[in-house]
Amino acid sequence: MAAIKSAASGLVLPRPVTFVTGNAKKLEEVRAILGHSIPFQSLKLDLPELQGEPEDISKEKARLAALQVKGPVLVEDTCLCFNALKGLPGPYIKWFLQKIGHKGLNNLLMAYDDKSAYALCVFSFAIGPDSEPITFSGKTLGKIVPPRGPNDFGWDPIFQPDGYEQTYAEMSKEEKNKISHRYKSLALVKSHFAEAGYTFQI
Ligand SMILES: Nc1ncnc2c1ncn2[C@H]1C[C@H](O)[C@@H](COP(=O)(O)OP(=O)(O)OP(=O)(O)O)O1
Ligand SMILES: [Mg+2]
Repeated sequence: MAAIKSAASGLVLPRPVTFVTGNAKKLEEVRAILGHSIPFQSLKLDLPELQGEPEDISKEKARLAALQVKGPVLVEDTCLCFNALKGLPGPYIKWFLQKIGHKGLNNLLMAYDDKSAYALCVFSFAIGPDSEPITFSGKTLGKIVPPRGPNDFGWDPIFQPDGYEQTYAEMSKEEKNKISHRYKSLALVKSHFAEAGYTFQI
């Protein structure tokens, strides 16, 4: 579906942006952070993921999503990077977490004094299947600690952001959503939408 140029400023998109993810918790955070700033709907789909650099993985997800949706899409890929391991597990954190859990992730760092890590979130937006996706990255620095707090979202219990005594899991959702890697990257998405002046035919 082709996007047309509006008389005002930006592109007119034929419908709301579809946020594609297989992860209900991610969707919950995106909803809480975006509010009504960008008209969007969601589609539950676990897209295949390329191996490689976080930005390329996220862009490729957006291309695949746009082909399926045939319209504007937003996707996100999250990495948890350990500095002692030169950024690994990074984009493979999902599989590491599934196989070795919080304890195993802590054990990976046992041989190192450096427990520092960063959470990286890369959103990609594509207007449609024929357009090049644009990426927006947000990073939150912190360290890996033995798990503390409720175990309801991924690696939240083992990530303690710098400047805080609490892990992501121990923080209230409101507080986490004010400082998280996802909040930072979505702030860039929001400013892109504001600058581009997209309007939606809804
Ligand atoms: N804010 C967060 N806090 C804790 N864990 C998280 C957070 N965001 C993502 N995770 C977890 C979920 C996954 O295990 C992993 C990220 O992998 P990723 O491929 O981005 O997500 P996913 O496969 O669950 O959803 P998607 O369908 O959007 O790819 O990190
Ligand atoms: Mg995934």
